[in-house]
Amino acid sequence: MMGAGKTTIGRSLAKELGRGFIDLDQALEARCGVPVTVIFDIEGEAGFRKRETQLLEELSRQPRIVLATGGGAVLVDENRAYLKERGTVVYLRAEADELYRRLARDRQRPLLQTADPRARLAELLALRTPLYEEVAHLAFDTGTLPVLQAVTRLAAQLKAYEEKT
Ligand SMILES: Nc1ncnc2c1ncn2[C@@H]1O[C@H](COP(=O)(O)OP(=O)(O)OP(=O)(O)O)[C@@H](O)[C@H]1O
Ligand SMILES: O=C(O)C1=C[C@@H](O)[C@@H](O)[C@H](O)C1
Ligand SMILES: [Mg+2]
Repeated sequence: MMGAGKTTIGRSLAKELGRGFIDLDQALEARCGVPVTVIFDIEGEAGFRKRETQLLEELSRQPRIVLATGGGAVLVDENRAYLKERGTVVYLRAEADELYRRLARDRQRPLLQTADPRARLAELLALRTPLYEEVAHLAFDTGTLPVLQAVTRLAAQLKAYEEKT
């Protein structure tokens, strides 16, 4: 979900694991030459989702990377299939109030540019939770831990999971 820490934890996790890091939103911005907010303004959410799926299909083929998706990538069936088949998917869990605290001053999330972003976050989280749970191989609570501790713990859980499978 937006604000769960995919970009922040993902980048640090990649370092810890000695893997490359790709952030899908940032890769899309680099490819299009404009921020995500501008893609939403010009093409709407539907246009953004099409571009997101095309790039996810391409980038999820890369071996030995940590890939941070955008929070809404799970909405598209095709995306969930790419993620589930091509990698180990981690669902970074956080409560709606915590997500709001992290994002309250952020203007980079077009879906939260509403009169009541707190309610919008809670609504999106409720709609998406079943999809996050469906696609994930592992769920990880980000609630109280500082980022570096979260990364150490998550790296250990991933290692245990990958050894088991
Ligand atoms: N575990 C954490 N504890 C506290 N703050 C965090 C944590 N993870 C991320 N943050 C903060 O929350 C904000 C959003 O984090 P981040 O950009 O990594 O979220 P994201 O999951 O990538 O969101 P999006 O789906 O919109 O790309 C940042 O300011 C980041 O520093
Ligand atoms: O949760 C979402 O739908 C989004 C999250 C961001 O990562 C961006 O991909 C975009 O702002 C949409
Ligand atoms: Mg991100």
